Amino acid sequence: MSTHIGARPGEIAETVLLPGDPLRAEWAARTFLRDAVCVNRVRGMLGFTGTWNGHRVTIHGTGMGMPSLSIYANELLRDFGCRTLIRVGSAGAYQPALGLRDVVLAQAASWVSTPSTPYLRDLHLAPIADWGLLLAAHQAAARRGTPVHVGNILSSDTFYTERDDHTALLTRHGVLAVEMETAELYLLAARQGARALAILTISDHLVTGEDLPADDRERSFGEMFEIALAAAFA
Ligand SMILES: O=P(O)(O)O[C@H]1O[C@H](CO)[C@@H](O)[C@H]1O
Ligand SMILES: O=c1cc[nH]c(=O)[nH]1
Repeated sequence: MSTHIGARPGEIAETVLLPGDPLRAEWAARTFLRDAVCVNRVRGMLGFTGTWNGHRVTIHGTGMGMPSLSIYANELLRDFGCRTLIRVGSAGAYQPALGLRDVVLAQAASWVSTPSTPYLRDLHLAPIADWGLLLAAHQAAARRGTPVHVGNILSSDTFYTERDDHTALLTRHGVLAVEMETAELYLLAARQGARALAILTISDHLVTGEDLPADDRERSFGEMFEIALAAAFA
């Protein structure tokens, strides 16, 4: 057990898929894993361990935002020895070429601040995906015939921004989408010598204003889980 994860030693797999939403973790575990067992309920942050094609895998919620993700990723890396962390999340699109339900592989994650900022002081490290996972995810998507967008995203501390000028700036710099966890996940994985990748599904569009209802955000994102599982065990 760790401070925020009630699993016993050995109950968490080395490979963990990390949706922000704990109910998405439950849905994905029931949909994609065999013999899934709930291994964490502390604070309602559900985690499940089962197998996929014979491989042990855990699907665990992170909550919303980098401080929450940081708690779970730190404990998974330090206390449970996890080596591969793949975020499976929703994101808002900045580019006209992206549509609702499109899949994004986050090659890098820009940030204004992260929980690592105080440690890094004046260093602006580029949080990047593990190359092997990124390549494997791209290949898995190609095999499935799922088109993916690969590139830079923004990990924001805010869902509701007062900086309306940011959207135009980010669109102009080719940033694909915004979400709230990946930059810190990539920095923590780099610090601990682990592999990380974020696979995102577009739930709303910052330029056109389109969006998906909450129920869809919880349940209709199966493709990114299938790509994540295939990439993790490639
Ligand atoms: O769908 P999840 O994985 O929670 O990700 C996105 O959705 C939440 C905001 O609605 C933030 O956590 C953001 O990163
Ligand atoms: O953080 C997020 C996630 C989805 N959509 C957004 O606009 N922001």
